Amino acid sequence: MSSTSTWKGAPKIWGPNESVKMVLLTISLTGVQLVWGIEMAYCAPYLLSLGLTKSLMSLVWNVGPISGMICQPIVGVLADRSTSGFGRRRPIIIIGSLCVGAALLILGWSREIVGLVLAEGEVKKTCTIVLAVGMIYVVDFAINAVQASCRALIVDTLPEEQQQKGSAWASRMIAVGNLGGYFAGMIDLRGTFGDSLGDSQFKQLLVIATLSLMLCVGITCACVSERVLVSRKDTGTGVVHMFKIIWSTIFNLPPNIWAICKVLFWAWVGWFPFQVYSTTFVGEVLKRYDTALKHQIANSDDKLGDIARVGSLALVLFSCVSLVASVALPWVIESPPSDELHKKALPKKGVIADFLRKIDPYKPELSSVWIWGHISFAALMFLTLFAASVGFATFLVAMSGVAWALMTWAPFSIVGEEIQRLGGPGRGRRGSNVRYEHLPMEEVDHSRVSADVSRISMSNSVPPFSVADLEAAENHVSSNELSGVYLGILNIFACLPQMVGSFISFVVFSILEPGKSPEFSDDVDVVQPAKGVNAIAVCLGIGAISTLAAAHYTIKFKNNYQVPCSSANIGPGFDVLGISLSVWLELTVNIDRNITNSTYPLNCKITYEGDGAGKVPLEADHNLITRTALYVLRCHQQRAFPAETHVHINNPIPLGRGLGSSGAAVVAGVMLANAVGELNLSKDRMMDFCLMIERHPDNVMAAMMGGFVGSYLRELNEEDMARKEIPLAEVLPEPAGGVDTGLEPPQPPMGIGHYIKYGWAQEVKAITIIPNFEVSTASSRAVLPKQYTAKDMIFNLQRLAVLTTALTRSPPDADLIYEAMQDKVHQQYRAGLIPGLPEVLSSMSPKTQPGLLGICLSGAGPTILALATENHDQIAENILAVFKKNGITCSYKILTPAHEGAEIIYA
Ligand SMILES: Nc1ncnc2c1ncn2[C@@H]1O[C@H](COP(=O)(O)OP(=O)(O)OP(=O)(O)O)[C@@H](O)[C@H]1O
Ligand SMILES: N[C@@H](CCO)C(=O)O
Repeated sequence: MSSTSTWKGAPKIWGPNESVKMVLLTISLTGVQLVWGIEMAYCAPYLLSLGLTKSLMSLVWNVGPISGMICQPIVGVLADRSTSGFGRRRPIIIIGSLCVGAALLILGWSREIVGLVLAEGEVKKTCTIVLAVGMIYVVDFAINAVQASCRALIVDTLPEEQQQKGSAWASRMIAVGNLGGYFAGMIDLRGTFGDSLGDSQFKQLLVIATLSLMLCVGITCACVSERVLVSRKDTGTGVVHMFKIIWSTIFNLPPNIWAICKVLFWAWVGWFPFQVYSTTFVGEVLKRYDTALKHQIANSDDKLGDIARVGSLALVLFSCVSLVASVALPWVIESPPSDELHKKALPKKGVIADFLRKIDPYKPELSSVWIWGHISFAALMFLTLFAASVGFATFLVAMSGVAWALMTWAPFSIVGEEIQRLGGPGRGRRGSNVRYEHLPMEEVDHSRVSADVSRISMSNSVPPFSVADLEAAENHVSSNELSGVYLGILNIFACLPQMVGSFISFVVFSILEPGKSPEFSDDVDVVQPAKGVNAIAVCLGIGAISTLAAAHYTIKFKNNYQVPCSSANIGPGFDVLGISLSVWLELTVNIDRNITNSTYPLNCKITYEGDGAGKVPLEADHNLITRTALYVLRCHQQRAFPAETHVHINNPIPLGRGLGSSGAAVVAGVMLANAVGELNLSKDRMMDFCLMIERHPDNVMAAMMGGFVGSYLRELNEEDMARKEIPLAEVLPEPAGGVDTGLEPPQPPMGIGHYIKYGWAQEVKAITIIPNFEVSTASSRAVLPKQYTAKDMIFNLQRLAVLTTALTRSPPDADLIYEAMQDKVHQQYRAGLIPGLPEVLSSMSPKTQPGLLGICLSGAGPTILALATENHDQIAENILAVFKKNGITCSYKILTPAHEGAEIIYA
């Protein structure tokens, strides 16, 4: 069994610019949605016309969710493991679409096909029904396979920072498909095409659905090329093995994907009644309460048709609203910090451009807006209980389109990003999978320069990864192999609740309207007022409660923050260079607003696990994280935490070892204040607060922004430097004035720190050798000289200039990097604090240690940072041996860059 999977090529999308590429990548979902829409809207009446009973119809209704639950994970696993030369997704998309097309045509012509072999009579009728139902099963299974693969293709093709945008485009394309389906149904097709596409409206609709699907998936498959899996890690075969994979993946889901599954489950229990009954609901309101319209319809020859049309209009409006929302929302929602292409795509001039620029600092994150999506949908569904006119009922249905746009966007975006992160090389729980190539730097977008000069260099610093355009972004390749099965499992959590929803509806209807079949009600006695409670509105209302549960779980996962550890200096870059690495400090924050009189000082309860447990203070005015948060809150006229705030800290970063534990704590503190104080600060502004506390920017900048970062710092004025509330220390000393410390602290100037993100050659990993003793940054800085010779400064500057680019080059030049990582500014002076340091540094070189690129003291020490492309364990063991000779025991970790920096996580 091979130990790793191997791949050939890189994903590519044809197209002149980013928007065209996104359309080409996601248009397949328009075709898929059109088929779903036409099937859902028109198959039921068709089957009833063939003579299928209403009770048997329920079996047909359930096939959609059942096939989704079964088919999508299986297709996901099969495709994930496929070594086809055409890629993992496209062969299934094409074969699946051909099956859908064939089944749709057989469905439409089932009477004629059966008629070829059977004469008129009961047997023919039964066989026709069996064939038609059978074809609906085929369509459902095959379209699920196509849908799953189209979704996975988006996840596989786009880098992490483009997932939000890709999913937004997918949401737009789905909305277009929805509208296309409704409009196709409204046009008199026979009047337009004659009988050339079939002798009934239904047949012609099926032909249109088939052709549209073929066209849409054809475009995507032709314009997107996938990278090819050559050989895979897991070589097991067979059906049992496949189910084992699904089973074990379900029970070992990454926490963030599991969190989304929970949200989806509750959200879909709420959306199911809407999907099935929204048109009927509008008709029901008409029959019950809308006297004026009811009397108009009473004189019509086609009462049932008129009621259906009123319901359909509501759904068309719903689709229009969802399309508008899916186009507009991405502009007013914060894009991932690393998605610099988004900034490039903003309009340059005009009212919209001005508006977007103004709201830029206040843009909410997608997950926050999704919470409001759940809540607004719940509110609309509760209001259905009070709907007494068709106009109001239509308004409620139509406005749900905004929440629907978020439902078809947010979960896929969040999961797509997570899958991409998980796929990073050598990753454990978290990480990006971006392959860093040396890419040309992007031009500064002067149109986005803010009025405040100090911010200019901040916002215009070279974008993360120097992504020049989407072609370059396409070089960021996921090495994750499980995207298909993850998305399949996600779909289980969208389908399972549909059955729960269907059962709830069954119970409600059995109690409130026994004996009726609401979805196919042919009670056209519209003049007779309907009695009793509106059962459909009750189902929608129950769904609303479930949607609130979805909001609760979305809020919950928004309350977790993670900040990576970092290694500063990287040899010659003293106080300048930093790289964030894959060990994360995590905060879980909960505010219990029921408690108004908290017994905890400053309303904050702190619990702690991990490195430093038992040692780190748990009082809000002593703990570095909460003291930092208090400083930020007090700058915003908030004296304490909201009552009562519970902050749980999980810190795996070793304290005082040179891995930026204090930098991570400061960043986490500022993020904490931003969240609990609802301050809406951008990352750039949060950085200003961090730099008021930790005055060397290398650790905090890397921890906040992620990746390999170079930074410089604007000097504070004399007055601010002297302020007691901001100790400007390496680590905050004991509070100067107890709980009142910093009651009116100085506001940080705008844009104190300026940074640039460099590339990082994909094959370079960081070996961190961590001695079992602490060296505080303060004491490690105390041994440094106050002045340096020009010779030593020039020595470092020369190497610094070479190192930042040398580390982006692939394959890395070990000789160049080794020499470029030498230093004369801090390491030699710190030798007295770290026994064995000179020997460790001088005994390791690429010549003696194959794979080693360079070695240095990490931050203020005592950890050693060794960069290497291979033999990581061996190099670590050799360094451990040198330390052991000097009486020091150490542990070691092999880490990779944490490119995203500080972020909210879903747990
Ligand atoms: N998660 C945390 N919660 C509370 N306090 C912390 C936390 N992490 C770090 N600290 C504080 O920061 C101190 C360590 O900071 P110090 O700057 O000396 O080392 P470091 O940040 O680990 O290393 P370096 O700055 O060299 O990378 C700890 O002793 C503790 O007081
Ligand atoms: N540049 C700082 C990093 C400390 O974390 C130093 O070396 O003192």
